[in-house]
Amino acid sequence: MIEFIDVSKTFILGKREVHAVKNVSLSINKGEIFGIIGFSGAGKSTLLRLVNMLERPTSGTVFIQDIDVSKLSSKDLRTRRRNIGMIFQNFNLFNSRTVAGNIAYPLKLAGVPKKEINERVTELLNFVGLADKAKDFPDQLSGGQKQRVGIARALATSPDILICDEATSALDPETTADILKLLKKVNRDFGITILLITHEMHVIQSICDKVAIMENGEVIEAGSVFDTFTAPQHPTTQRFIQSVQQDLPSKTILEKWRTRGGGKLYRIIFKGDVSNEPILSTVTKEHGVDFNIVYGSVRELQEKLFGNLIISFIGEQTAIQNVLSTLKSIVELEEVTEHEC
Ligand SMILES: Nc1ncnc2c1ncn2[C@@H]1O[C@H](COP(=O)(O)OP(=O)(O)OP(=O)(O)O)[C@@H](O)[C@H]1O
Repeated sequence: MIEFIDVSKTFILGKREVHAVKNVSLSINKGEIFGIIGFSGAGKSTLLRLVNMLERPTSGTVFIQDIDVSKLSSKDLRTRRRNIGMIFQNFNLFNSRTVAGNIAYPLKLAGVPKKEINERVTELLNFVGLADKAKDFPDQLSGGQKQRVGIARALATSPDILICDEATSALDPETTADILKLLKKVNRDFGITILLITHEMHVIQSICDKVAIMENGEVIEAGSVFDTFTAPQHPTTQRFIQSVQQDLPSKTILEKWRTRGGGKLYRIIFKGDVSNEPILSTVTKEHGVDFNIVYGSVRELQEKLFGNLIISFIGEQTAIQNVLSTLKSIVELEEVTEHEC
């Protein structure tokens, strides 16, 4: 659907070169919700501007639905852009137009007959849950309602791709959750491919299928949200993941457990179906070992379970070693090292 092949974008500022995007290769498949995350200045917005064709790459190629967009004429670019809806952090609504007027605007630009526009606007107002707000002006709406109008307007021309530029960053957590649910519905009901940029990992965790992490213009890690969350490779990815899942208790608690038990602590990671089974109790019982769960969580990611438990084992050393080697053959297990505390 969208493919970046070795794409770079360099801006020239006087004598200085700014390498906003560096050698990015990424494939975004039809129907996916793909998130791009990175700190400020990482190159996310530039990458989006390459997709909606507001920037051309300095080198490399951007394909959208198998078309090399750098080769399009200005007229073709305008037509292709209608196929891409966009929503923004600050909503970008026309304050002088009503809610219905905002949603109708792209259809008017496209020369759609008035009757069809009215039907489509009514349909979209119902879809985003704002049927009673058609005649209101944006100033009379809450942030969440404004973003619903933004979504309805972006969907007006029935695009195949929806780009979300920090679409929930200005909203409170509850409204963010509602808007993310609505985006998921847009994706599911209409099969629209969603490309979103954010600096918040919980947004990625909530709705994305795939994620790319950007730093200094480069994609430093990319893959399924499940794989990235359960086995982050790059230190920056690990920092983002830690912002949403605290997988270790405080140092004070860990130290207490260490000294109390006089022993070692282990982290066990369960992935997928394995989390449904009583592995821990079965294996420890078999070897006459007891255990304490010091800390832990089991969460759902992309309809799969992911468990992360910190355990201390109590029993004979040889029995504990047997438990550890049996568990290692079934789940991921590692010692929680001193420096983590
Ligand atoms: N038009 C431009 N001219 C010059 N430099 C630019 C331009 N657009 C972006 N940059 C620079 O490119 C780099 C990447 O910027 P970009 O806006 O893509 O990052 P970002 O990850 O979206 O950041 P933020 O989250 O703060 O919006 C930055 O150093 C920025 O200053």
